[in-house]
Amino acid sequence: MSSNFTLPRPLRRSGSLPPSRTVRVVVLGQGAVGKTAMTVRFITKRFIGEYDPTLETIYRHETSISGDVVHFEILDTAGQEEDTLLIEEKIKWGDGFIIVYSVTDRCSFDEVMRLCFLVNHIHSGSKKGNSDPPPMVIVANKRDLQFDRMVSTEDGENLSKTLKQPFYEISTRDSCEETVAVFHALYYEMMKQLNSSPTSFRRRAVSKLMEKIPKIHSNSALGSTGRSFSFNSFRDFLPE
Ligand SMILES: Nc1nc2c(ncn2[C@@H]2O[C@H](COP(=O)(O)OP(=O)(O)OP(=O)(O)O)[C@@H](O)[C@H]2O)c(=O)[nH]1
Repeated sequence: MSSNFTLPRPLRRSGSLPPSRTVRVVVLGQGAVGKTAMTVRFITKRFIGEYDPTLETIYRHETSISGDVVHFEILDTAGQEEDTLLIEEKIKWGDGFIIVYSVTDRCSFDEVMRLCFLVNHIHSGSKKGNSDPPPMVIVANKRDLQFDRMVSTEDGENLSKTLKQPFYEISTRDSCEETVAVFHALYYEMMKQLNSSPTSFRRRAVSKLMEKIPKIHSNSALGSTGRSFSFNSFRDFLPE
């Protein structure tokens, strides 16, 4: 997030200019690591304390980043996904990826490597002439639960060095700013890649599977502090 970051041209959808920049983000990770809590924190600033295993949802949220109008489409995946073909479809849909583990859950940490390879593998097979791995950020969540910690910060940093991906250790519960920083960092990663490889964001047509996933729109007003939501809980959203 350097201050001399150059803003690229808007993302292109198969050659035609969209009215503004739309980025598709897929949030991946094992169950209960905080994927939904992070996503909802980002778009509503609120923290969800309860746990309800996710039914997959695409959250649409418009915000401003460094003067850019950015339309986020965020797919909050279900951590219990078993079907490889389904997960492949979702990974193909994404422009960028947030891979989350919980510092209190060693298995979720071990899963990061597999998910990272899966994303790289699927995207390297679907893009011609572009060998860059897709933009990705690794997130260690639940830093506030120090007494239950099973994964050290050093372990996370070493993994991120091995995978050559940016790393953030955060507490979605304690810090909205840290959560927002993750999504912004991913956006900057996307823009960096777009500058160096303009063809990397050519998208395929949306598959039938992706069309079936419920969509939720936030009502944020651009340029506001992000507190303009008219609902009290993310459950007040009704899927389309
Ligand atoms: N203490 C603490 N709890 C958190 C944090 N982030 C999420 N949680 C809690 O962890 C639980 C699981 O969070 P979810 O966001 O539902 O997890 P998920 O990864 O979406 O889970 P699946 O839907 O099963 O994939 C919830 O009770 C959250 O309140 C955090 O930073 N700190």
